[in-house]
Amino acid sequence: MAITTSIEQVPSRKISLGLSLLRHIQHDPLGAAKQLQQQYGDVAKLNILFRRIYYFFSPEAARQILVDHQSDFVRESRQLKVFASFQGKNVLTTEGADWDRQRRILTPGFSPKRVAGYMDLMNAAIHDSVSAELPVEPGKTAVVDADFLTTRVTMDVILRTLFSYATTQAEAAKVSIAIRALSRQSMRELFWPIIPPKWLPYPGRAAKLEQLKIIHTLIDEHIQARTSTNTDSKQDVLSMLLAARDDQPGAGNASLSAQEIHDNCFVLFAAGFDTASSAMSWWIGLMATHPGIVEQLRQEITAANTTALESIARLPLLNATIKEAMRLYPPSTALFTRVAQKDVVIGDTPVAKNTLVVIPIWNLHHDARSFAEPNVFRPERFLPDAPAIPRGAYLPFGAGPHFCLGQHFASIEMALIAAHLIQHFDFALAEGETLPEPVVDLVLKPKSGLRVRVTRR
Ligand code: HEM
Repeated sequence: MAITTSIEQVPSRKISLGLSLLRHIQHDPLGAAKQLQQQYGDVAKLNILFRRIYYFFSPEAARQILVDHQSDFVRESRQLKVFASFQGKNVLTTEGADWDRQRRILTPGFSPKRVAGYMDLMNAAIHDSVSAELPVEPGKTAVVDADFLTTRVTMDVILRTLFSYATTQAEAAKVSIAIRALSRQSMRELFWPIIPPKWLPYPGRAAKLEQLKIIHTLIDEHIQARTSTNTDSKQDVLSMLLAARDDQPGAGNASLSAQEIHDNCFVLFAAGFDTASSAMSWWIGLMATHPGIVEQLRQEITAANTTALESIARLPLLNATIKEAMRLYPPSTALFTRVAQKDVVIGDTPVAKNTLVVIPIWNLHHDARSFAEPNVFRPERFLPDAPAIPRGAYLPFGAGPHFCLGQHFASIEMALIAAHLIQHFDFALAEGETLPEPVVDLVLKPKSGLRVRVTRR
């Protein structure tokens, strides 16, 4: 049953269990959030299965929750437990002192300076995977699914930067299928009434164990190969993880444990490739439908007259197109929640302890109060001399202490992919295609696939 009926007929606080609403949120989070905003304005107060859930739709509120009141909110423990049952205890699945320590040790490894050191690995992966998937002879055309292409490229990038390892098409496909199947299973488990113990037979368990084995084996093999030799001269993320130390006074220069290194490799896979793949698929779709911008990008690259990756990755219009693509199609839209640790007031709304608050990134990014003509692709919004964007209105990488650890990594990676594609290919949507509707499949995906005609220049 559609949510419209249930929430229009009965004020939200009187909904008995809110099960139809829960189902709507589970199956169509974007549609549900849109409807809640239309109906309730800036704050929607819901009661689902006796749980208080507040949606905050204004940028000021998002900012207050994530930044100003950061110590009054934590990530939901149930969500962390479900993710931990897949990934172990890493920077994404822990809270408190454990998270603090891991985040502190990992952060320097993802600084802009350190990420610049991964650029050559990224670039090699981009060249190899694009050449393997797209025509290499000038004038030749291929019709490809954008998601298939970007999955291959971003999987290559993450494997190359993590382990200095050049994967094959078959392996990239196997690993990405496993990660996505695990992501979907974790989404399902989030909505189950209990977190099933390991021994209990439950729907999807056998497939989950099989897919987990694929990822664990891959990670173990690379860590073992690296640690079995005494010399590690690599410039990759694994090298960084093995060398990272806690330099906080009193921490004794401690490293991550072997298990933590494994579990953090897992999250870098899980958080790192599908998000960037989603962003680049939508970017390709937007380039295919905005040939004038493609021309401007080519002029920008030509005018820069450089092959230095660091300069290319910083080109303003190139970056603006990627930022605007992530505004229109934010990859991480679902599950952006926090739980109040104590009674707190957000704006003028009292939020009682234990309330689950939702920050609906999609709605924030499409709010006409922050972005004029919010559904129109306008990269100039993100050029250096554009008017400032309201704080809290643009959150593709989150904000506050949990903001995306891989933000610089992803930004550089996406700029290099975009520059490579723009320089070597012309894009158009495949015949009869329009830009598809987005759908949340953990990250934001094109609902009906996005087929593009790509011609080598
Ligand atoms: C376009 C690409 C990406 C997007 C849109 C994205 C988005 C996000 C968002 C919104 C969060 C915050 C979640 C929250 O506050 O609850 C996050 C966290 C995180 N991201 Fe990303 N991400 C991207 C790429 C990456 C990459 C490439 C990596 C690693 C190589 C990465 C690693 C992480 C990790 C480890 C966290 C957890 C941080 C913490 O809780 O301390 N992400 N990401």
